[in-house]
Amino acid sequence: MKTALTIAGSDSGGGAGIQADIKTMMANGVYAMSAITALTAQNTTKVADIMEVTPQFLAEQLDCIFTDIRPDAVKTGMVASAALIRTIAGKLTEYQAENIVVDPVMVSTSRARLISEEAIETLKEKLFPLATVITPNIPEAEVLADMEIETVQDMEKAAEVIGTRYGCSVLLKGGHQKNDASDLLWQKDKKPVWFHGVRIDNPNTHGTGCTLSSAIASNLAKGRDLETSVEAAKRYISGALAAMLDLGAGSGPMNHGFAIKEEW
Ligand SMILES: Nc1ncnc2c1ncn2[C@@H]1O[C@H](COP(=O)(O)OP(=O)(O)OP(=O)(O)O)[C@@H](O)[C@H]1O
Ligand SMILES: Cc1ncc(COP(=O)(O)O)c(N)n1
Repeated sequence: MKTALTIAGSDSGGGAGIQADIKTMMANGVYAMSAITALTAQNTTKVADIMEVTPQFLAEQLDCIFTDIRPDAVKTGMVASAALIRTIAGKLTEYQAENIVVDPVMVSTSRARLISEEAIETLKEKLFPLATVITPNIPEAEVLADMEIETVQDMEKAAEVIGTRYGCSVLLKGGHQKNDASDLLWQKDKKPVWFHGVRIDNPNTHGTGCTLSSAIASNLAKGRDLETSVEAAKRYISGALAAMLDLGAGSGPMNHGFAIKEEW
């Protein structure tokens, strides 16, 4: 069985972070492992508190994982501080990790800030160069490309600026667009590819970013190329959104197990 690792924060509400990642990896047929960067006290309406692990404890988790069950792919999500990002970059380099998907998580759907200013700089400098692909949403891409994004042409320009500036492939996610949910893949020396998604009329989108990046990592772990992995991940997230789960008072989680049978 192929294996995947998520390096991210725990969401006590179960919709995003480590919990979304593990559910996604399992539903995509790979064995899931986790290295936790922070605990969040969180539900669909708020992030009430955050407790970070120490860089040393994160390093110990990564050592335990890589010296026993080697991940075929790695996804990183919420990493709030520069010291933790440096630890991750150091360990991924030390163990020559492959198929790395970096989701540059900055702000939650419930509008809580999940990364420090200093850490954004460290992400750019240390983690992006190791990434097979990074997966910013539109607000994150605006920060990374220093430009406003309103049109499809703006998305194409921003993806090129980010990819060229940081030396990695970029999947610019269009979930924040009004009319559709189309994502753009930019890869060096290749024609940009659009993944067209029909907007599903579901306000419950907590954890969509975490889920998409984990689904991409799961497919890379299975040996698929990046384009095929994004295509499969899009199919998976569309299914999870279309299942129309409706839990909690805020923007709720998706049904990650929509394709799993309920009775045994
Ligand atoms: N209503 C929707 N219908 C269909 N696909 C969607 C919808 N909302 C988001 N998506 C898709 O979900 C994926 C995640 O995109 P999005 O832009 O929402 O990321 P994000 O903002 O990082 O997510 P998060 O909610 O975790 O912060 C993308 O593939 C996007 O196209
Ligand atoms: C631990 C953790 N990681 C990531 C997110 C972002 O997900 P979303 O933007 O859907 O709230 C989150 N809310 N919590």
